[in-house]
Amino acid sequence: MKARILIIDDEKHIRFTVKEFLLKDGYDVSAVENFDEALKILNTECIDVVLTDIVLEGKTGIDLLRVVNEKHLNCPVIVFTGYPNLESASESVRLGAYDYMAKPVKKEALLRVIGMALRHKTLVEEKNSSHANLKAIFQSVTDAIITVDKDLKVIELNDAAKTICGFSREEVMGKSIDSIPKTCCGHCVDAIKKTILEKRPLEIYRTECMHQTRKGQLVTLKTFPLTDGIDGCVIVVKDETHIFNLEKELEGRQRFYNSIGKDKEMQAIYSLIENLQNIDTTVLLTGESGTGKGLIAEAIHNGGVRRQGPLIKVDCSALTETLLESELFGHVKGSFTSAISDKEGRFQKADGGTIFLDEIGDASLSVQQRLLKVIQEKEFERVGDATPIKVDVRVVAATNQNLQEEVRLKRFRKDLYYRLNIVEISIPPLRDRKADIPLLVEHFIKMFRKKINKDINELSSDVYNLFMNYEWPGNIRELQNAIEHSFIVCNKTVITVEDLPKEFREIKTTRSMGEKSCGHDRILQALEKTHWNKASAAKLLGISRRSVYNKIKEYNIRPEKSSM
Ligand SMILES: Nc1ncnc2c1ncn2[C@@H]1O[C@H](COP(=O)(O)OP(=O)(O)OP(=O)(O)O)[C@@H](O)[C@H]1O
Repeated sequence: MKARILIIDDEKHIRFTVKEFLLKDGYDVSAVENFDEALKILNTECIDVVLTDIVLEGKTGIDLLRVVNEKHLNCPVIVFTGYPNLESASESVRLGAYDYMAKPVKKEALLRVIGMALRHKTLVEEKNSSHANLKAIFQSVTDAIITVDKDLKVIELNDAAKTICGFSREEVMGKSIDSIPKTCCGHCVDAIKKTILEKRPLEIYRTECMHQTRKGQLVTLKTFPLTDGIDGCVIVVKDETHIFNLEKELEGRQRFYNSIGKDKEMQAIYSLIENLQNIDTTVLLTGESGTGKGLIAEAIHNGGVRRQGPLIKVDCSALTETLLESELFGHVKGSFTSAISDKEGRFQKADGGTIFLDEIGDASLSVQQRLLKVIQEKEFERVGDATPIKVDVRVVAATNQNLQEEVRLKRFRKDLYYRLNIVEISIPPLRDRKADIPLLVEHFIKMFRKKINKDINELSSDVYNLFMNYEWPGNIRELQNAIEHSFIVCNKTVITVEDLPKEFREIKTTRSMGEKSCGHDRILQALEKTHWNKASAAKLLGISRRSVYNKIKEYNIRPEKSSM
């Protein structure tokens, strides 16, 4: 595109001559005779260079220069005059004229100056655009960036400084960073001073700001000395609070409500329970006896929207069919021999809350039918009464039986199984999460220290080894019982093997626990019996598939060694 030149001169022949040779040189030229016409063009068009005479009708070229400045037009102004003098020359220079030329202006000289003015204009545009880019980057960075000079005076800061450090541009620009009232521990100011003094970069990893309004804010500070042009320092403050919290979360929660454990599978269970927080769905808890299904049921209730309502537990294995029906749904007086008065059932008691049906696999088919009705229709009848009672209850059921197998054997209703199994939470046995043993031990030691009031602090390393090698068929309940037993027996501060229940002591004196419970021979036997099908061997041994793989590796068992 051709460069646009505006000529302002009241002498017609100069306008004509200059315009002609500029047109010939390839410029796009407008030539006007006074200030007002020039202003009109500057207001409406993009002009690249202005050539103006000083003396204009009623105004001057200097006035035009002022307008260009006021409007922040990036357009170099070349002033020429037939009456050159010091006053107009110095005023032109002061106002930023690109050049000041005396008439008569030589063609070559003018073309050279215009060429230089255009290059200057391009450079200014490039500088402005990279400055705008840098400013946009500076402001968009989410780390606080603050620049100070060697006297600690703030010379630049971005918007993130307000979020992280709490002070705005207006409050601190031009002030010494040391004089700003402190709302934090001031580690950053110390780092800046040190950087300026020692002229070397510094990094402070994750320090707590102790900020009055940003509790727990953790930041990483990086400083760089400024030595090129301005002496001083730039500091970058990165808020790592969120990352730190996420890292901590990833490391795993060691406790979820009353359930202790940081195992990966337990973490997944905790997350699932959190996802169920606002969903009123039925949950089926599966897992061996003693794995903590009761605690998980409590966590589901306490972590959900019904936490203000009651949590009612019913052990379906503890009562006969009639008693269980009456316990769950209530009865009216005389409905069976021992029904001497009306009784409110557990479902009614659980209204607005959660009912936990433990050992659901032991409920009779008749109870199962009633359960299906209350889950589906949210109403039930008391034993001996046909009046339906409405209830709003969330059902959490648990079993250590294989319900699918029970369904296959027609001992458990398929429809009820699917109704209960909308969300299944399978709790791993303790042998598959042995890394949780130290945490659980610590928890139970604390618990029994309080309950039994003995100053016992730890387990001996022998006991630890034993616990880590044991297969824990009774899971966490067995571990809890073993520690409780030891607390009663132990009269020292450390529990040793002699304090453990008899079963453990016997194992210790014969072979190592691992060998006894699932040793080389047993694993090999199971593998041979199942033709090396690891899943079937695991089932046979009552351990997980992962444990079978671990044992094969541990005992270096190979198919060729066996009689396959
Ligand atoms: N993760 C755990 N953290 C702390 N204590 C636990 C944990 N899991 C289980 N326990 C404790 O172990 C005992 C047995 O737990 P719980 O009754 O919840 O197991 P369960 O799987 O429901 O057993 P069952 O199937 O025999 O009813 C309880 O005393 C419980 O407090």
